[in-house]
Amino acid sequence: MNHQNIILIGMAATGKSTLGRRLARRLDWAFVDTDLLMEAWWGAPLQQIRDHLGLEAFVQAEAQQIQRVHLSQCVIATGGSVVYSEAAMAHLRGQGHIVYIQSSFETISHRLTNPTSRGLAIGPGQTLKDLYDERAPLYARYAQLTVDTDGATPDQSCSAIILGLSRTTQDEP
Ligand SMILES: Nc1ncnc2c1ncn2[C@@H]1O[C@H](COP(=O)(O)OP(=O)(O)O)[C@@H](O)[C@H]1O
Ligand SMILES: O=C(O)C1=C[C@@H](OP(=O)(O)O)[C@@H](O)[C@H](O)C1
Ligand SMILES: [Mg+2]
Repeated sequence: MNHQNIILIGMAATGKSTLGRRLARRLDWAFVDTDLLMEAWWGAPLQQIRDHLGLEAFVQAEAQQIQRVHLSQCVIATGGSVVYSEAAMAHLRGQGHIVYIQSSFETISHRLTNPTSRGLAIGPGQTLKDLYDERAPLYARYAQLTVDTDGATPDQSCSAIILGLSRTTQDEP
């Protein structure tokens, strides 16, 4: 593979952090989770940052955090709300290959056991399904590769990312 970084995007609980860590181990690359960078920058858990800033400023702060990232040979797991910022996504595109970690709404709602404490960038009155429907086209727009994790183990999903990327990079001019 001849790319600088592998960048995972997708809804909360699709498995970006879980897969990112495993994939990095398999490739012997470093792993960076931009949610942890946010927590380190602000010195607080994500939910506290989200509550303190409010929705709009939280999304802006996340976009700024992303644009501070200049890395090589890393697997980068992003937060689910990064796709709201075109500037952040353009920056990430310049940093490597963007992989959309996709799951059905049913899988996500089953996995998301703590929706009120993980700092979700969800607006007042919005449901998880609203968020899913609003974001699905955004993730698809920025994805260079999409990997569906429904019915797969994390190891199978990692293999699908590696195989998919090797095909994608072969097709590049
Ligand atoms: N194929 C799979 N890929 C990734 N995660 C999976 C898979 N199957 C089950 N999971 C579980 O789903 C959860 C995903 O959480 P997490 O990695 O924090 O997601 P995200 O970073 O996208 O919010 C974990 O508990 C993980 O064990
Ligand atoms: O989807 C979201 O609105 C968010 C998901 C979180 O990350 P995960 O996608 O890793 O859960 C985190 O970035 C943030 O608090 C907002
Ligand atoms: Mg995560």
